[in-house]
Amino acid sequence: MGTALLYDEEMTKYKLLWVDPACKIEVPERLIVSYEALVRSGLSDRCISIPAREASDSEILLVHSELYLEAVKKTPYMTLEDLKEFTLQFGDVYFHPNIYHCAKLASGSALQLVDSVMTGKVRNGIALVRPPGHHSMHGAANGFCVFNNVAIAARYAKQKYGVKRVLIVDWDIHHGQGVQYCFEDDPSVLYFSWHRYEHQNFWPNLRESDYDSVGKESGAGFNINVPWNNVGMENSDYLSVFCHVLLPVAYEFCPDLVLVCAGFDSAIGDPEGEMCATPDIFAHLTHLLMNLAGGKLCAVLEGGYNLTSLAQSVCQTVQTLLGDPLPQLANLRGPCKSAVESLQCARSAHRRYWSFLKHAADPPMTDISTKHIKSAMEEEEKTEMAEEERCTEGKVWPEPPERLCPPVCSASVLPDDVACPDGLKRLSSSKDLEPLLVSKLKNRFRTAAVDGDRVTTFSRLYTLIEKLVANEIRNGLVLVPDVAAAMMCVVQDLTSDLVKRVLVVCVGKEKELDYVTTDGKVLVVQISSEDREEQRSKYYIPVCLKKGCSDTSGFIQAVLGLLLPLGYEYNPDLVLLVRMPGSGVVDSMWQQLIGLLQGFAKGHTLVLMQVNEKACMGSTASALLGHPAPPLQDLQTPFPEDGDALERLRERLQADWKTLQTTS
Ligand SMILES: NCCCNCCCCCC(O)(O)C(F)(F)F
Ligand SMILES: [Zn+2]
Repeated sequence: MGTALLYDEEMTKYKLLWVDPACKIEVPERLIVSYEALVRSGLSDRCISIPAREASDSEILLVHSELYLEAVKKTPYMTLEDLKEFTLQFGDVYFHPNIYHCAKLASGSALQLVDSVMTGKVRNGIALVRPPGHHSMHGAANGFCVFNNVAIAARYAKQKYGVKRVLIVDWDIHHGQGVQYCFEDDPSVLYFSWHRYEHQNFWPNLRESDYDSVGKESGAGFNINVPWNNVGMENSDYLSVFCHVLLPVAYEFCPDLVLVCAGFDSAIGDPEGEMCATPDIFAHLTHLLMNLAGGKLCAVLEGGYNLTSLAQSVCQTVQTLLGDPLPQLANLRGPCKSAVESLQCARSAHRRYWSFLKHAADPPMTDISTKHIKSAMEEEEKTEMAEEERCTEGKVWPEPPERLCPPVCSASVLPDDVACPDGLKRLSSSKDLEPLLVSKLKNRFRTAAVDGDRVTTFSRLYTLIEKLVANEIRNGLVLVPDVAAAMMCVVQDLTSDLVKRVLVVCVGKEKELDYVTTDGKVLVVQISSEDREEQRSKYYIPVCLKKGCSDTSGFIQAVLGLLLPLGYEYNPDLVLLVRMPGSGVVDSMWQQLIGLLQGFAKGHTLVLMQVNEKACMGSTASALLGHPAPPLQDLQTPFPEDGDALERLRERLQADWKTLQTTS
């Protein structure tokens, strides 16, 4: 299934008609450069174009009052003076004779996107719209927003498709207070937002944007705010909040639909956000949400005012929605102190509502809750400072790297008598070894008579890894007689030649995994029921689940809170996923794991399985081909000792691995 793209140039046909410094950044070019970048890169042709439509009155009234709608309806007939007058009753927003029409198109586009996804016409999609929506409220326009596009889409999805749980992720750099107000007492809509806050000194300067606004009444726990109290947040900070706050809750919530308030003013170069995260981060943020809700994801444009980073960020998002390989994120160095404080506060505020956050630490000693608003004078001075002054350092950043699709997505190397799963390209495993390779084997194994099995295994692996490294294939599946031996073979013999860093994810317990590198060429993360408290080295990390890999709750927690951060920090060139026989891992969890691991090494994942486990080759192939993993149904409360052990492990490791840090 494809990716929907909604865009209508009519939404570029309104602009600011008078002088207002607060609104001058919201210009039609925002939409034009975004769409043109998609056209120029060839991405728009790969999407399924869905026409915009006007939202109807009844759809708008799902969120807004009749009084407000009737008032906005009058704006097309207003004189310039009337428009100015009308605008004065709202904050940081402007009206225009054509903005009502565009606002209906923006909301209608979001609804078209929901229809396309919910009817299975497409898997996911993005709507490039203006005016944006997440600040507008029941009876008021605000912050460039007229109708709350995403809030209307959430209500619409519930009403028309009986969607039970909607996750709204708001990565715009401003707090979508309009969305928060709409759903704060509603447990069927989980709203997550991070936003520049600076202890309430940043617009919209609301006390209720802080981390302690967790929702009300039956909605308690279903509103998550992560305030950024400093500017300059980087990729590491964003990923830490996803891994340690959003994703554990999102997986426990288990949504039927994911809506994204896709604002790109959280990217580097934006005059509003003043953050330093690069456009390719949105490739990963999108990817990390794509295995929720069976892949049903609708992104709706909100903010984004640096036309260069906006266009790049939109392209990065669309490329991931299309299933292209992810860019490798370089030198992630863990969250900054302020980010750790914020995520620790958010986690502790929510630990009573979410069992996946149950073991979160207490809030930091330094009370970062809202400081007294600085004197109005001080605040005035700050905003008085010319906009240009504050961002003259003229941030520069590298063009996001090309994300080329290898000619073959998934290859397999199987015993001749095993049928190849649909979609996988079988590599001939019986090709006789080139003489060169045989001699390599001989001196490598330093035994005269190299035993057949080992040679076969080695040659199969070597063939596949060569192609992965050459980007001729994206990922691969290998069935071998002895999976432990094959893993040793890769770890000991193949690593130095072909790849610099291999992340080995070992699922299930094995006999003699006694090979551990200390030079960092291999990082082994083993998830099993094996209780190995002793820590061999920074590069061998055993995660013990009391009930073993069949405990999906414990497993997903270990993946989100430990494996993902480690993987991002280690930044491997190859991921080796080893499924030990009898691991007991649940199929949907296995597919989720394969899906999430695609975020590393440009998707170069090599799955190693034992021949006698060939029954799960089908679901493995499906995940390797990029099909969304099935949702993890009815997750039990994780075992306390597992949750505790994971926290202890993280605390012990965070000295070596900064991205594991969740406490300041
Ligand atoms: N320096 C000028 C002050 C601007 N203050 C208002 C900012 C509004 C942000 C709107 C947005 O970006 O959140 C949306 F997504 F809605 F468009
Ligand atoms: Zn914004």
